[in-house]
Amino acid sequence: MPALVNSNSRPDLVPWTEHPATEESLDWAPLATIDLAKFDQPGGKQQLAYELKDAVKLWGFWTVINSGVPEEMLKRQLDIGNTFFNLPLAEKKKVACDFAEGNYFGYREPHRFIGNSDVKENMEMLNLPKYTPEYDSLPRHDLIEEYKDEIQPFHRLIWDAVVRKLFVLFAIILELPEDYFVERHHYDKPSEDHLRYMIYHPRNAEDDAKIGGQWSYGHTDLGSLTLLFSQSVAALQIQTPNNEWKWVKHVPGGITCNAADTLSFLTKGYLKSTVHRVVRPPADQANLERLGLFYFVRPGNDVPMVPAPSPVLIREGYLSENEAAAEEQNPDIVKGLEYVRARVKNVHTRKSMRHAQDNRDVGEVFRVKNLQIQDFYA
Ligand SMILES: O=C(O)CCC(=O)C(=O)O
Ligand SMILES: [Fe+2]
Repeated sequence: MPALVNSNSRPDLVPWTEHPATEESLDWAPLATIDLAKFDQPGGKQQLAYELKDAVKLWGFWTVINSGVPEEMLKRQLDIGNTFFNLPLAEKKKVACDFAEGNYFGYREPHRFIGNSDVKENMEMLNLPKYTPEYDSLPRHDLIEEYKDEIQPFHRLIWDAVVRKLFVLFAIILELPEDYFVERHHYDKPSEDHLRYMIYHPRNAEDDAKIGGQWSYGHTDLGSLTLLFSQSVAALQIQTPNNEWKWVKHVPGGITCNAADTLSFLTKGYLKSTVHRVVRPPADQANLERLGLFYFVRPGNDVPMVPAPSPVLIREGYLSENEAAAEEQNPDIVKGLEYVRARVKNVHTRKSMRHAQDNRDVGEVFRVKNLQIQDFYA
């Protein structure tokens, strides 16, 4: 549907309509619910940290409710995302991810084949950097500029209302100063954080069968924290502590959150970066467009990937006192930007998208200096 021009001379939005939730009863993951309305109440942070502890240690995924992000703002963001994906391809490609540099800002076109099949990726995305002076001069699409007055405050609000609070809770859990993780991920400091609009286009059953119904292979997220504004089309699955796949259930108005790799590095694996994947939705949703809105938190560009000196990590045997000091001294320590760029480059400069049925790379370990990680699961 073409976008119309209104009196402000910016295009009208192509409204996004939320689909009904699936009627199927799937094997849902029992995720903890973190009610952020309690955060500023007396004793609230401590209570929430207590409730979050097992979730981040064992499951790596949880759901935030009462985030303080107004519903109307959220709806507008989905409309902006929908409008963007309706633009002609040439327009979308005007600001594209520069994967040769490991740079994830911009538009990613779904042009790769999956494994050695003749089936193409079905997902497009647009990643928008923070609205801070370091990123002022980066190119942005006309549509994004035209709706800057709505995107900019939303971008910032997610960090202030949700990201900051979760980092405080992690610090309380690990008995660190409350600003320990906040400082290392601050909105006002340079980092590869981005707001993402992402759409999966339905695929016919025959093509999906060729790739085992797997829309994205098992992976852990490479940054520190991922926020996914809960969406009604079921497709996301996580690997449970018993290595079973379970579906993530839609929580209207909620945010599905997960800890990711760099946060796991900073805590020696205490905060769990859980493997997850995206699969063909259940039959009653298999023909629907699946539009998602995310915020990906990356570590600050200059943050060294060394474990936090947490008494909990030492007490529970994740870290020895000597080890913490030794890593600080290591001249080869990777910093946030270097790590993130190397990971993005490794994943996205491959000719075809990796896939479980194309077994070659499963279990492959990716290394950057002192860090190593498995970045592809079946
Ligand atoms: O689409 C989803 O639900 C999850 C996507 C995802 O895992 C990712 O982009 O890293
Ligand atoms: Fe992911």
